[in-house]
Amino acid sequence: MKILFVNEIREADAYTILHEPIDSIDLMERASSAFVSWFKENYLVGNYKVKIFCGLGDNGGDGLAIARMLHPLGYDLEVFVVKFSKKISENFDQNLYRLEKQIPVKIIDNESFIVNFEKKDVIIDALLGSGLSRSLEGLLKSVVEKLNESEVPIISVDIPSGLFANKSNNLSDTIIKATHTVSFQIPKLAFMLPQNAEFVGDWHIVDIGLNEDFIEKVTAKFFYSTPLEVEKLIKPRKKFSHKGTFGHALLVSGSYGMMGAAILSARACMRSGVGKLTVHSIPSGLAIMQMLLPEAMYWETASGESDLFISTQYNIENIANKFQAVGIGPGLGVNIKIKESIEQLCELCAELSIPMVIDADALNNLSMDENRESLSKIPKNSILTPHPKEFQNLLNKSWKDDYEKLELLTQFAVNQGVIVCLKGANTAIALPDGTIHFNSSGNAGMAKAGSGDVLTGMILALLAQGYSPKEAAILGVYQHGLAGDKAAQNRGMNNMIASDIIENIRF
Ligand SMILES: NC(=O)C1=CN([C@@H]2O[C@H](COP(=O)(O)OP(=O)(O)OC[C@H]3O[C@@H](n4cnc5c(N)ncnc54)[C@H](O)[C@@H]3O)[C@@H](O)[C@H]2O)[C@@H](O)CC1
Ligand SMILES: [K+]
Repeated sequence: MKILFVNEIREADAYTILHEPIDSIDLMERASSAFVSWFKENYLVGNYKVKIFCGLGDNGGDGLAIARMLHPLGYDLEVFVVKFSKKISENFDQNLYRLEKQIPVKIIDNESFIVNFEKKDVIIDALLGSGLSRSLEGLLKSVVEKLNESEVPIISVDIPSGLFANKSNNLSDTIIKATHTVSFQIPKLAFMLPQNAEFVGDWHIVDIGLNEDFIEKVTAKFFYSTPLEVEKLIKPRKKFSHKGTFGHALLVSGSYGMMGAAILSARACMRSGVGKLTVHSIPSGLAIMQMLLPEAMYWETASGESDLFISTQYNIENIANKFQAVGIGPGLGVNIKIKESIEQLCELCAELSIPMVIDADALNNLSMDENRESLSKIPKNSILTPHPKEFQNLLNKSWKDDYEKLELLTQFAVNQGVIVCLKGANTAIALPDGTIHFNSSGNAGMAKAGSGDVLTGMILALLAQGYSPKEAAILGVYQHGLAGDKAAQNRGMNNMIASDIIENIRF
């Protein structure tokens, strides 16, 4: 699903009005009715008193139309119009006329207004939508502050009032803190970013029938991977297949005291459809791996290297025609000799065109040099799976906000020619073509040690089965999140551990 910028959404709106054709006021009617469908399912009539706060533009117009539609359903309603300017939109004006025939509207035109909130209240925020042009001040700011202090649920229409849809707010800005945001057809970039989580709350998309041909033609930079889109990527297992059909994966992982990372990664790999898996790790890890995961084969690093992961055993003979994909990183440790092993494997994979997924300590090792020259060893189209701190390490710099983070992410993926899955809520998958795909699954219960190792194993399995790096990244990240969601359902977010994610992998 495409994430469009405000000007593109406006164009989609205008195109729909012209080509469907439909009057602007009727499109607003459709949007408001879509909101009402969501609202009446989630806030049942009789249980709530609804207070609707409307601005003077089309977002306010939506609020008035919503009030008119909720009234005959039996909702206990109060409608407030905040007169923060002399300018009103035509659609607002018409909807005010239509509503006032049914119920009276209260005007708020100065900052000394008082609204008393009760436990049963729910607020609908229709003050400002995508038309926001500057930070809130004066009357609007004071209304939003009072709504945020009310301690009752706030449902924002299209976007929380005061939040920019596709650029950063100032830290000091006053913005509605919504419980839910019900947005029209196209998700906004702001919803994807951690810095806006406290304003957006849970967000939902409702369809308002904007012209699909127009949306299809827009060249988007940002995408939101919906379950339906991602599930289409799954390749069915053919009847006459054998383990060779599904590839042989090599996982380079683990060190003394960190064999758990290798086990989690290996088990997740085997649970994600791979034909065969070889784990390459330290001699003292052999017994552990063979006992805990008998399905995997083990390739020891040369003995005498003590407990550090150091391998100088990579050559064409033992890699070419043997492995269809290589995963490297979880639990390796950081050390100049480990770095050299990683570089050697990277160079060999680049030469043999073997797809790679590179994670955790492999990334830390490759970030070791002051000038980051090891990064040039990473084969093109490799998948890198850093968490934010590891990504800062790769860049050797930080970012001032999430928008700058996205810019740096795109630049890195394009310049290095790699795929970067920047982990977090709505993991951002940056492709070498300059696009970013946000993931739609997952939960905060996954923010625990071992979750990342599981992801590496899953992506490795997909690469070995012949999924393209783009497919493996998008599908792997999604299925990882989905398994995490199922684990959270079964065990609870606080209580689930990375092994529970593995137990819930199913696709
Ligand atoms: N584009 C679409 O697809 C549709 C949009 N609709 C609604 O229309 C909204 C956009 O409406 P508008 O473009 O009228 O914009 P808004 O209703 O968001 O804002 C109204 C006007 O307020 C002024 N304003 C902006 N920031 C301000 C500030 N900080 N202080 C004071 N005044 C400020 C601007 O002049 C702006 O045009 C959407 O969010 C959505 O709710 C829906 O009705 C139907 C479909
Ligand atoms: K709003």
